[in-house]
Amino acid sequence: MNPPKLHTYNNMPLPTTIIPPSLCPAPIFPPNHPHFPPRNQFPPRPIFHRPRMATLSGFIAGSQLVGSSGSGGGGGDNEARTLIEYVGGGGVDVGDDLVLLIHHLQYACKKIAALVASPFNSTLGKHTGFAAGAGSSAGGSGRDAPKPLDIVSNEIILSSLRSSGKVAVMASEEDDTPTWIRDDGPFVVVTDPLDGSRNIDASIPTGTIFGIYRRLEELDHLRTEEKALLNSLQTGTRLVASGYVLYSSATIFCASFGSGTHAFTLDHSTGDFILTHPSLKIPSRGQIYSVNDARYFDWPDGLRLYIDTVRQGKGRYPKKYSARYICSLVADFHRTLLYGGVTMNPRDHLRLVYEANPLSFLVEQAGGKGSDGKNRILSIQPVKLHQRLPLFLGSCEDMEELESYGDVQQKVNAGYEV
Ligand SMILES: O=P(O)(O)OC[C@H]1O[C@](O)(COP(=O)(O)O)[C@@H](O)[C@@H]1O
Repeated sequence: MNPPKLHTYNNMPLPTTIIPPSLCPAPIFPPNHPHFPPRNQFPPRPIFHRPRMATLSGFIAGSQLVGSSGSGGGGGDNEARTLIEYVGGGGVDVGDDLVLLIHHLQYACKKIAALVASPFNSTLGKHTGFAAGAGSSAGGSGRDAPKPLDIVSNEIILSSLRSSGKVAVMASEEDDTPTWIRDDGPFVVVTDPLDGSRNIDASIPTGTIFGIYRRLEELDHLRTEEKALLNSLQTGTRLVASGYVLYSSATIFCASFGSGTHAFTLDHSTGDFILTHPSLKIPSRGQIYSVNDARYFDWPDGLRLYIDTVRQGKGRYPKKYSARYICSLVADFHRTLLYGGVTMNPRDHLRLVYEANPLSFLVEQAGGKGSDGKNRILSIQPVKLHQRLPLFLGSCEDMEELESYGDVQQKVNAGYEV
């Protein structure tokens, strides 16, 4: 094993070592390394010079992942860039405040990645006293109820955002109300800390989804609860950045800062997220639809007709479509970004603030569309924190064809058991 390595930003060391999660009590993982740079004290930025092919990550990026043709290609650039280098000016310059926030967020996600892969998950509930369904009512009841891992993931993210010193308020799918963190935090973070957790016992992929807005300074005079809520209810068009982290055979941090969508793969040997999919472009048409097909008889006529048509190869694209449904939104969305097609949940199930807006921002930045079947998601004004709606995300041509069937939103929600 190589000794743990200290990564740097502007010549200041950053903590990136993954500490194995302990079980009891619920672990909080603040990036509290003694060398962590105090806020607002970055020296001037250096130009990043990366050693070419000097590390495993450089070798992999140069020889296989980056440089191939197609949406995952890097255009022949052999340089391996980490996420932090990328946002710190190597790819886009998002400003020191956001770099620091992203650093803390990626740190939290590495903790969650280690946690979901931990052999101790099955006993987490017993050791921590978390029972599925305990705590917040935000996650719903029954199969929607938060699981121990949801709650721990939520704590990990909240703790990291607090440590960043850059977040005014965090609104989480796991909490009934937003958490006000600090008055001078420049950003607002909305998050689903662990989407797809209902499948976690079967080791099916899960993911973290996040959106970042600026704090609305014009609301600073309001009461804390009021400004926390209103800051969290911003329309998706105001997103500064959004992303997801997929916990699967690879851990992938996919994000947009308003100039394209880019994916970074965790190199477990160094702890770095390495740029593997710069400027992702969703194909203008795919040949895959992704939906919970068991709901077929609860679908409206338009949606049934659309699916019946494309699966027979009788749509605008004369090939028979395939079905893929993992039942884990981040995983289904990630595949759709890479291969094209449409991923959908036509009933009022997914959340506008935590899921629909961040993913719509990403798909639009990759050249695709996000809609509720009728309206562009990013233009919908949220009126409730936990507002649910039908969600359709995908390739432009597939989305246009789907929407041409008009009647695609499922109104019947029979209270499914599984
Ligand atoms: O039961 P359905 O309608 O197929 O919904 C499955 C969807 O629900 C989710 O599990 C999210 O639900 P939660 O937000 O309640 O965790 C997604 O990951 C998945 O795409």
